[in-house]
Amino acid sequence: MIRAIVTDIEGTTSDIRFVHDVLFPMAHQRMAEFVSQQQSREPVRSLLDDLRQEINQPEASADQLVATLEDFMAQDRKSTVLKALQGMIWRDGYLNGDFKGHVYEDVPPALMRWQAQGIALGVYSSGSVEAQKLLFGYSSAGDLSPHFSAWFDTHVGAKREADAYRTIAGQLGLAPDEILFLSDIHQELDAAQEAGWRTIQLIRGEQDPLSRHPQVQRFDQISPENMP
Ligand SMILES: CSCCC(=O)C(=O)COP(=O)(O)O
Ligand SMILES: [Mg+2]
Repeated sequence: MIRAIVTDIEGTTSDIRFVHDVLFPMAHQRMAEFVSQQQSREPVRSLLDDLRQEINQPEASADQLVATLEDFMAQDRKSTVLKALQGMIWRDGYLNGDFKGHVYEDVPPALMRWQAQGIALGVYSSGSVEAQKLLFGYSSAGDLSPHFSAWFDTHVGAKREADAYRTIAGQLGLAPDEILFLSDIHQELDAAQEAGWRTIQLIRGEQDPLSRHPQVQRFDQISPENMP
């Protein structure tokens, strides 16, 4: 029996184009100024120290760190420090009303239905927990954040590593086969399956012939109560 559904964001609840055409360019545009203004203030000061450790350059200047962050953004590297800084930068955009978090129209009714069935809902994204809460809190469908009771980012590990899903299951206090993971990326679903989770792949765009997971196009095609 499914007791929790954990969902990815980009390509699953939300259009990849929102992340790549709105969020990422804003972070790219503002990163240098943001780091320069915030480098001596917490939590940015500690994050920059974490980045120095990550790249093994304890003496790196703020300018060198910005160059590293630019490289990470160009590679779409899921660095925990980069993701935390991006989340802080996006905050302004959401609070100023510059954009709303994109959510496919089939998502909110499904979240409500599953919640009414007593299923706990969680998010697992490479985006920081702050960025996740902003996207759902300031979404195109209003504040969806109250539907979720658990939020996970790369602090639990990378999304293509089975150990991350074992950690999440431990934190949820559930057996792995009681948790359903929704994602558009079959390598993430492979990792969740390796940890014993149930999986469903969202195909919002192109087909994925290499996938061996059940596939749906929309959240309203998912019936956790009927999972075999
Ligand atoms: C929380 S919205 C921003 C998503 C993000 O930064 C990202 O890298 C996409 O990660 P996901 O794991 O949701 O594919
Ligand atoms: Mg995704």
